[in-house]
Order: sequence, then C-alpha cells, then structure tokens
Amino acid sequence: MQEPILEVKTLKTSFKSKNRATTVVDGIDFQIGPNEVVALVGESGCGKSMTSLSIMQLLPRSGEISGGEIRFRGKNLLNLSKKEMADVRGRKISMIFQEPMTSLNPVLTIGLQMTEAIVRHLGVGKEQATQTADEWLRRVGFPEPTRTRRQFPHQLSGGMRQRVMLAMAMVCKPDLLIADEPTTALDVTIQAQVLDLMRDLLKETGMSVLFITHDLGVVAEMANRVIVMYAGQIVETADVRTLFTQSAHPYTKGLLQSTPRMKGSIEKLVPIPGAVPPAGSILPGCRFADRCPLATEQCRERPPELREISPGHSVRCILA
Ligand SMILES: Nc1ncnc2c1ncn2[C@@H]1O[C@H](COP(=O)(O)OP(=O)(O)OP(=O)(O)O)[C@@H](O)[C@H]1O
Repeated sequence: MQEPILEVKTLKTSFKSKNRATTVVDGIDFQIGPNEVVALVGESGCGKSMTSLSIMQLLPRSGEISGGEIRFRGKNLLNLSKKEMADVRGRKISMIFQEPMTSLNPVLTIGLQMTEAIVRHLGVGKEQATQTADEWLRRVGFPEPTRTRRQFPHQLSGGMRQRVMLAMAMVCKPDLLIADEPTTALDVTIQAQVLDLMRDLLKETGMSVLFITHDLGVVAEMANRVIVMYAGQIVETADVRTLFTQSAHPYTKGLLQSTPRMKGSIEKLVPIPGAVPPAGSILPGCRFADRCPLATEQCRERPPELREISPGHSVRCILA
C-alpha cells in the first residue's frame, strides 16, 4: 500500500469550561491515501467539524487536542511550531467551508486576496501571481478573470463565491483538501455545478480530500471511502460501494433509510428517532443504544470496539 498522505491516530479533542473538559472527538483513527476522497459523515454535532479543525489546528479558543497524533506525510503536525503549521495551512493542506465568507475577506478584492496568498505560499512575484490567479479563475468558470479580480466578495453570488474559494484553496496545489460541507448552503442546481467542478479539478490534480458532509447523495457522487461518525467516535468505515450496499451499523442503516433516493422504487423515508447525545452526557455502553431499534441489555453494558468484519470494513457494533 502507498504511504498515506494523512494519518490520524487516536485523536482526542476536548472543550474546557470552568471546571470540566468535554471530549467531542474521542479517539478516532483513520488514513487518507494519495488521490483518495474520504467522506466523513454523520448528523449535526457528531464531531465532524471538530475533527477537521483539529487537523488544521484551527480550533476555537476553548478547544484543545488532548491526545493522539496527526501525521501528514509521516510528520506529526502536533509537533510543529505555529509558524511551521501556518506554512502547512494553505500550501500543503487547504480548507474550504460551507460559508465562503468565513475565509474570504469582505473588504479586499478577490484579486488582492488571491495574489497575496500566491505570493506568500509560492514565493513568486506579483505579476506571476496575477497570471496564476487569472488561470485559476478561468479554470473555475470565470471567463473574464480581470473583471472578477476587481470585484469584492459581496458582489458575487453564493455559487460564484464558492468557486472563488475553491480556486484559492487549489492555487498552491496542496496535497490535501479539507472540504467542510462546501455545497450545503447552495441550491441544488448550483450545488451540482460546484460538485462537478470539484470532481474535474480533483481528477486533474490528483489531490487527496477529506470531504465532510451530512448528505449521503454527495458521498455517493464524490467519495472512494466513507467514515461514519457518531457522538465523537467512528462507528463504521468502508469503501463507498460496501457502505451503500452492505452497511452493518444500525446508525449507518438509519442514515441510509432517511436519505431520499432518485433511482429505483419509491420507498418510505424513515427518520432516526431522537438526537445525538450532547457531548459530556455519554452513557457507559454503546453511544447509539438509546436510538437503536436492535439494542439489547448487553449493548448498554460496555462500549463496543471498532472491529474489522471484512477487509477494509470496520464496525463498532456487537451485533454486526
Ligand atoms: N466552541 C465550542 N465550545 C464547546 N463545545 C463545542 C464548540 N463547538 C462545538 N462544540 C461541540 O462539539 C461537538 C461536535 O461539534 P462539531 O461542530 O464537530 O459537529 P459536526 O458534526 O461538525 O456538526 P455540524 O454538521 O452541525 O457542523 C458538539 O457536541 C458541539 O456542541
């Protein structure tokens, strides 16, 4: 097997309040290989964003990584200085968000923001940076890049801003792109256009991607492999085909049954009852037991291990 680009080992992330720490990412392990698109899925609050912000070391002030390793091309990012980590961000690992205004500066033109990033990360002169910015703006679908460069973010539509952010994230040809719900806020036609564009660019550049989403339709279109998270833990991981055809965790099955499908027979959507338990109120047994239609007494006794049930397919459920 090829060397992984990213290796996350028993990562733990917590939030501190007055006198207690709440663990929101609880010992997760995964790898992303070269050219691989790995989707991280789960309901709101299960810890997807905190996982990606931990990798980037962009956690909110009260959050901290309390254990584990994040190895990027073999090097533990947690041992880097602030300056070294700042070099990794943008140059080696880029991130795009649901709301592009999170990463675009509203008072600077698109051109200034792009060229500044190119000059800083690639160490080229301003003229070369402008040329590179224009090339990328064209690639993401702006036929008149000189005009787009002069515009401010608020002058663009949501879909256009998302494409500018994609160009900014890819301009330094990072090895890894972390995409946190990049199309969730867009309407469906624009979402499909942005996803198509992303797929083309990924094929062209061979970049690895951690794709965070709660939308299994997007997973089916974009990912090679899927990691399902629940209450801060990985509950199932498999290649995309296995996950859709032979999911083994009742939570994954629940997610699939609550997702509409365009093809095949019309089926009734079945929502998963209840909600993700708030971090800090975790029960002793399986974290999903209270919402699980199959839970037994044994499930509530002790936490299940994540175990491999077939090559590349692991599940955290004693019934699987
Ligand atoms: N600033 C914060 N302080 C304390 N707890 C937080 C903070 N931000 C997030 N959390 C908690 O961390 C847990 C994981 O949140 P996270 O944002 O990673 O979930 P998510 O799966 O990405 O959900 P979403 O899809 O809604 O973004 C949640 O229980 C949340 O309440």
